[in-house]
Formats: sequence, C-alpha cells, structure tokens
Amino acid sequence: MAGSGGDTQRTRGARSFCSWVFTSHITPMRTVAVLGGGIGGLATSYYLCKSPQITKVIVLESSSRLGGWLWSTRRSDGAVFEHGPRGIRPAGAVGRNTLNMVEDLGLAAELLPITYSHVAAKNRYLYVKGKLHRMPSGISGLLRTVPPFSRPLLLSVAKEILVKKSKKDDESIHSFVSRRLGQELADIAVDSLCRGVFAGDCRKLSVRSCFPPLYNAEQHRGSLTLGMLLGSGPSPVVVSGPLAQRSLKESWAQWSLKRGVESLPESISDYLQQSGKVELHRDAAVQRICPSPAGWKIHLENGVVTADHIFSALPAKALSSALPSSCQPLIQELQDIATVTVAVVNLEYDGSILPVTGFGHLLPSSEDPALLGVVYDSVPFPEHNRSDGQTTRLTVMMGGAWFQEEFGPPEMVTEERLLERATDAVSFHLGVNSSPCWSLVSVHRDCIPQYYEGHHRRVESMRSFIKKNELPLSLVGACYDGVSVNDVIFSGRTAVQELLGA
Ligand SMILES: Cc1cc2nc3c(=O)[nH]c(=O)nc-3n(C[C@H](O)[C@H](O)[C@H](O)COP(=O)(O)OP(=O)(O)OC[C@H]3O[C@@H](n4cnc5c(N)ncnc54)[C@H](O)[C@@H]3O)c2cc1C
Ligand SMILES: C=Cc1c2[nH]c(c1C)Cc1[nH]c(c(CCC(=O)O)c1C)Cc1[nH]c(c(C)c1CCC(=O)O)Cc1[nH]c(c(C)c1C=C)C2
Repeated sequence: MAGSGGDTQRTRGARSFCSWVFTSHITPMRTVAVLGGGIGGLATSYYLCKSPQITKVIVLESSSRLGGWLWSTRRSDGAVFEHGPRGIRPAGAVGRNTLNMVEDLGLAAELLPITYSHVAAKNRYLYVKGKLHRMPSGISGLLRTVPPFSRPLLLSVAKEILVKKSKKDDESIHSFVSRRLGQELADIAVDSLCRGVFAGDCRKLSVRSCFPPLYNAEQHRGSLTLGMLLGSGPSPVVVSGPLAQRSLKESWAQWSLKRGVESLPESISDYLQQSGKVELHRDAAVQRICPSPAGWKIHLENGVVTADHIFSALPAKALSSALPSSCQPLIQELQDIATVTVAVVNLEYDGSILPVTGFGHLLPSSEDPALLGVVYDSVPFPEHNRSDGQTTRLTVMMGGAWFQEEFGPPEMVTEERLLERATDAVSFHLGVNSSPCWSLVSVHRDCIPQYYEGHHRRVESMRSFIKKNELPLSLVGACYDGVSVNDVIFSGRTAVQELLGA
C-alpha cells in the first residue's frame, strides 16, 4: 500500500487542476483517488473508468468489504436478508440512470422487478392508535374518509390550491405540509413517511433538500396539486437505455436483485477490477489528507498515497476529520451534518404469518417514537425466501432520530433488548405470537444523514469554499444531494462530469 499511486507527470500545481483537466487532450490525465467504497465511491469510480482522460483510480475503503450500506446476508439455503436498502426505484432521471448502469454491468438477468399492480406496490400501512390502516390510494381513497384520517383527502387537496406561496427559502417538512395540507396529514402521513425514508423527524428535516419536487411545485406552480398536474420544474436529462424503457413499459415500481442488492456493488467492483485502471484497497482507512504541490497526500495507517484529485464519498464526519486545519470552514460545515443510527432486525418466521399483505407498515412518532416501521420482505421479494419451505421474512427498523432517547448510546444497547423490542412489535402490530425461527440484529451507526432546514445553504457554502480555494476535491455520496441509492449513484456521475466535462 505504502507509496502506491500518484504519477509523476504533473506539469502544474494542484491549484490549477480544473483548468488542466479541460486541456487534457494535450496533457494526459493521471491519478484520481476515490475515498470510501460504498455505492457512492464505487459509482464514481465506474464513471471515472469510462473516461479516456483517466489513467488510474485508487479506491480507499476502511472496512474489509465494499458496498457500504448495500449489504445482503445470503444463507446457504437460498434465503437473502437485506440489512440496508431492499428495493430501488426505477422512476425519474436518477432511477433511469441506475438502470442504465445495471444494464451495462450485465445485471439485467438478475433483476427482480415489481410492478405498480403488485400488492407490495399498492398496499402500504400505517399503524395508528393500535390498528393497521391501509394508506389511501386511487380516486376512491381521495373521495372517501379513510381512517386514520378524519376527512376525505380531496378536501385538503382542493383547499391546497388556494394556499399562498411561502417567501421563505426553506422550511421544515412538517411546517410546509401543515401550512399547505393541514396538520392531520403532517402529523400522521408525513411524519411516518419521513421515518420511512430518513428515519428522521419531519419537524427538523428540510422540505427543500429532502423533497425538492414539493418545494419546487410551490415555488414554480404555487401549489402541490398544480405541480403534480403540470410538473414541478426541470429535471436532469438522462437517456433511457433498453432496460429503463422496459421498466417504463412494464410499469415497474421498484426492483431488487436475485442475490440481493449487494450484487450491485459486487458487480461494479468486478467491472473496476477488469478495467485494469483501478486499484481497490480494502482495510485502508483514510486518516489525513493534505494538499501538496503534487496534488494530495493521503495518509493511511501504513502508508501514503498521492493523487491529483480526490473524490470523497466518505461520510461527512470522516472527511471532516481527515481534512487539514487550513480547511476549517469546510470542516465545520461537514461536522454539522447530523446523522441518525438505525437498528435493523431481520426476522424469519415459520409459515405464512402475516394478517395483511403489502410492502409493510410505518408508525408516526406519536404512536411509538422508537419503532419506525416493519417491512414485510417476503411479499415484494418471495424469491428471497429460503428455497426449501414456506417462511416469512420481516425487517423491523428502530431508533433513527429517537434512538438515543429510547435506547441510550448505540454502543451500550444489547442485541437481546433490540430483538425483544422488535418481536414485541411484530406480536402487537401483526398478532404474531410465535417466536422467530431465525433473527439477526444490526445497529447501523450514523447510517442516514439528516438534511435539516438550511441544508442547501450548507452544501452551497462547502462547494463554494472548495471552488474559491481551488481545492482538487469533489463531494459525493449521501451527505449532500439525496440519500437514495439512485441519488448517490447520480451524485458520482455528476461530480465526474463536472470535473471532466460531459
Ligand atoms: C437501513 C437502511 C435502509 C435503506 N433503505 C433504502 C432504500 O430502500 N432505498 C434506497 O434508495 N436507499 C436506501 N437507503 C439509503 C442508501 O442505502 C444510502 O444512502 C447509501 O447506500 C449511501 O451510500 P454512500 O456511498 O454515500 O455511503 P456509505 O454506504 O456510508 O459508504 C461510505 C463508505 O466509506 C467508508 N469509510 C468511512 N470512513 C472511512 C475512512 N476514514 N476511510 C476510508 N473509507 C471510509 C465506509 O466504510 C463506507 O463503505 C437505506 C439506508 C439504510 C441505512
Ligand atoms: C422504517 C424505516 C425505513 C424503511 N426504509 C427506510 C427507513 C429508514 C429507508 C429508505 N426507504 C426508502 C428510501 C429511499 C427513498 C427514495 O427516494 O427512493 C430510503 C433511504 C424508500 C421508501 N420507503 C418508503 C417510502 C414511501 C419510500 C420512498 C420511495 C417509494 O415510494 O418507494 C416507505 C417505507 N419504508 C419502510 C417501510 C416499512 C415503509 C412503508 C410501509 C422501511
């Protein structure tokens, strides 16, 4: 490891990297380091590899496996359990972009799509006041009063058109939805939704950064309803490859892979290795990065790597502790990006035990702050059940923004306590009184960044610091421009394009 990387053909200092890049037809491009081997770092390396301007990419990952939160346990009897994402959306530009990559990697035959007509796409539940309620959908769901709501949603939607546009440049999601659609929808539906995506508190999360289409609909159309009907603003242009076209034609709502979502980072890493341009280093924690006349010096436990440009796909706090003190304003902004810890409990029960069928259920924070929701994994992806018999796989997700107040410090909570809390939830919410035949408890520390109000200003300020100081550094990954797998992959593509041109 020591001394690896870093060509010596440099003709200009690190500070002129960007202009040098655009004249790369006369100066060969050299070494780029990608910090972090989660999906963000791997996707960035994939796009870098595609560019003839790049001759060498060094990926540095602190742990012994690649993929970050894309993490699947494959049991020898064929069962697959997801500890992180379990379904990826094909919709929109970022969804198409991921499918283009999946196709290019030769993974199309591994796909497990579910369509909008699948029960797991149609049925999602809320557990409110001790009962499961199917979330309203379709026209009849809008026209009727559907518990747990006290009036037809159509009334809120119709009144929404008349609500004035806010002059604020950001607002909490709860405040935005209460103002436009009423407090009941904010307290129950939106509170639950934010727990089911960010494991976060909608009273703190930013509408502008977490749900840009909602913010843009109000800004551009004056209303969410009009935004939905007329479109809420421009989105990035991504050409649809044949797989993305198929997903549209067949109305896919989400997809997984036969051997679990972790096949995606595995396949990218195979591709990178075959390219001959990429060095993949596991167990290589980045400790410090220092600008030097030859670009960057990257200090690891057992050596130093040099590179002309760094793409950081590290969690924000890991990058902040690696940066030199000359980057203090950037260090501070990175440190101020909050994250939450989620306990993920995978459970397997003998037989078919669910009283309802669908994707799963969420709880609003007023019902049980620490219990975020339960995914009925066997419903969307029965292919991941064990091959020799009928069992039901569920995942209980707990903690998030409420982890500390319920469980205390993550390093102190025992697996037994988390397992008991999870099986109690399955018993109370779903009436399942048998014990699971298999379980796995994981505590994912600091796994989901929280975009609080004003997050867009923080990201702007970090990027303008980098630009002003001509640092050869790009920020990629879940901490900046979206937490979904699609967003993170797209952030890698955008960062590479910004550096190298289209
Ligand atoms: C429980 C859970 C469920 C989710 N469900 C979904 C879902 O259904 N759909 C969806 O789209 N998204 C989902 N997500 C979100 C998505 O999985 C993540 O946002 C995304 O995987 C983050 O990717 P990343 O590369 O930015 O970060 P990470 O995966 O965190 O990768 C960062 C990498 O950097 C490494 N690293 C850290 N410090 C250092 C260091 N000092 N030196 C070198 N390497 C270092 C880490 O080991 C890690 O591999 C879920 C996330 C979680 C946690
Ligand atoms: C109970 C906790 C969680 C569940 N999933 C996640 C948490 C924290 C994490 C998560 N889920 C989704 C994303 C990506 C968002 C995207 O833009 O694609 C992340 C980071 C997908 C998702 N899950 C739910 C919704 C409404 C979405 C948004 C996209 C979509 O509509 O598919 C709902 C949901 N999540 C969980 C459950 C039990 C549940 C609903 C019943 C688990």
